[in-house]
Amino acid sequence: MSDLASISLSSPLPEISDELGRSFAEYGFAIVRDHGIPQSLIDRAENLARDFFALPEDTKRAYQIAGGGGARGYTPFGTEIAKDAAVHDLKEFWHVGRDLPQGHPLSSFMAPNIWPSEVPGFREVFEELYAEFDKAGATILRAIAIHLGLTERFFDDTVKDGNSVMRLLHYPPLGNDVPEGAIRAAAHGDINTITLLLGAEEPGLELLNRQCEWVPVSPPQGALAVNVGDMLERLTNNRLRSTTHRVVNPGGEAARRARYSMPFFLHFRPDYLIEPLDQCITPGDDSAPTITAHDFLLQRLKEIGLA
Ligand SMILES: O=C(O)CCC(=O)C(=O)O
Ligand SMILES: [Fe+2]
Repeated sequence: MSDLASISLSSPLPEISDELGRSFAEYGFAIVRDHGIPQSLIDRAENLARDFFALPEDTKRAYQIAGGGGARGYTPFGTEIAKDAAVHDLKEFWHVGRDLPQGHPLSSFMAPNIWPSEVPGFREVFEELYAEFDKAGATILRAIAIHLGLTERFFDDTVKDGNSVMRLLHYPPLGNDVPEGAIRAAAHGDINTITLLLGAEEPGLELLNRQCEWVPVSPPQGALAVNVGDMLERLTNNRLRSTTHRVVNPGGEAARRARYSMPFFLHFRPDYLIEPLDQCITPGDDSAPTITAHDFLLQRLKEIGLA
């Protein structure tokens, strides 16, 4: 059991900020309802993800970018391995990133998107969903800023043109050939600032609480599970926690179902210097050294086999 906050994002932000902050300090997670992303768009996106992953393996692999670290396009089943895990995750995924205008000073950090020509409407729908995630994320960050005693708009510039990534995940039905110890997504912390996750109604997502117990995260239909990533944890000098989480293999009937989920990994801009906030430091604290968001990301991607 947990008392994860369940928050309506249509409430005035000063009214929800401390409840959100409390949940992030205790669990690193909160449920966010009324986030403004239209349910019809979510439904269309999920259907397109299903259409894409149903394509033949060879067709999908044509969208794997060699040497691209999986930052855009397709990453096949059996590629990603969580830090310190012994076996690969049971998932395949597609990444959509930010498309910056030509000549933008941050373009060198962000490869252009690619799109599967076999799935009509894919590009339009996922561009729209990316923009909606961006908007909802900015609102959640405003609530976090209020909670931390910063100006409400503190995070606006820190994430403007950041290399946020939307991941379309497919965990296939579990066959009889699951390698010993393999689960859908092994225990990990997210690298980025905050993550907004759609599709976690299908069971399996669990967080590790302070008592080292695995607790299910079960958002109601259409709600977001939102969690703090390592970058925000570092910026807040561990006041907000980047909590270890995983996706376990369901039993019974659910084992024969695929799981589709869509996390949006909201990132700082690559040149943002992550320096622990004064508001989160008490004299005598040993806080982490400063590092740019880009260098921090590279360090972590190497650890999970993606860079
Ligand atoms: O599929 C999920 O529910 C969570 C996925 C996740 O934690 C991740 O991709 O980082
Ligand atoms: Fe995650």
